[in-house]
Amino acid sequence: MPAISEPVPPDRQPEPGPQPGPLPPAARAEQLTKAYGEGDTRVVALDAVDVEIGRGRFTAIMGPSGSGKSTLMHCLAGLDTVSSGRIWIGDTEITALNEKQLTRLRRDNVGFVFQAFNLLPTLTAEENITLPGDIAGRRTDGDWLKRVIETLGIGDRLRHRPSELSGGQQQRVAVARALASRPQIIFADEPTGNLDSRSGAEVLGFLRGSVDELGQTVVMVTHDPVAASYADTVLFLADGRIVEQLVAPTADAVLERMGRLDDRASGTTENHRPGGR
Ligand SMILES: Nc1ncnc2c1ncn2[C@@H]1O[C@H](COP(=O)(O)OP(=O)(O)OP(=O)(O)O)[C@@H](O)[C@H]1O
Repeated sequence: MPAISEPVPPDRQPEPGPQPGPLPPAARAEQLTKAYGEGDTRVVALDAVDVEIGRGRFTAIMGPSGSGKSTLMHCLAGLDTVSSGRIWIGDTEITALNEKQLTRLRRDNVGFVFQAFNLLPTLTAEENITLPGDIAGRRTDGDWLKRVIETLGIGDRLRHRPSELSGGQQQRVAVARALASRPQIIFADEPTGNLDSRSGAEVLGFLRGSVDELGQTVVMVTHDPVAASYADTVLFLADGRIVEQLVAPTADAVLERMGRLDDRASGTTENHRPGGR
């Protein structure tokens, strides 16, 4: 099995040819609308969003509180239903799948690191990390797993149960679990939210490395401009719409954009007023 320093797998490389085109997106949404509630309590969390998530790229999603970041991530990951619109992961339209097909697709192709992602309390850290692969009947790539565990600094915690780990250590186990199966796409919701800045930088550096060295695709929701600066592209959401994209972001550029969006969000907008649209 290949280790992290080995070549990018052929299925993640552009087709050979004189002028290879861009890779097909790892995920995309067309006219994605998600509303919660009805009548006077209806809230439009996502408003006809069109988006493409670049394959083999690190994409950050930012925006003011309530702008729809988590909803967008949950819909793209097939964890939440949509009100209208279509979503694809790779070539598969997930909005056309039944629940069983969707569960299988998520299991085999998607990695998750969510802020409140629970580890199973009766299993050790190592068992938690390898559980998704065990359930799917996949053999875990030992070299890769070792590298993941070393980089995340949890090698001496593998036999501990979650209750014996700090919040930051639990978060690192969750990151290792998402990376263990080397899925088509990883969705991370504030993956460094519970980590001190040094551990956070290590995790972000590792996510960055998995994109650069393995062609992994990572989508991350974050409130932190420094975390977003590890990404290739930052998508900015406001009022349930993507209002801006920043390529090769610096923390300062992200901070400046966020300042503008926070100013804009400080007034109530039509889309988010209960009963609006
Ligand atoms: N289950 C739900 N029921 C009703 N409204 C919801 C639900 N989930 C989200 N919303 C609403 O949808 C909108 C978008 O929420 P979402 O959590 O996606 O925003 P966010 O940008 O991730 O916010 P934050 O940064 O505060 O986590 C908000 O107005 C929120 O109140």
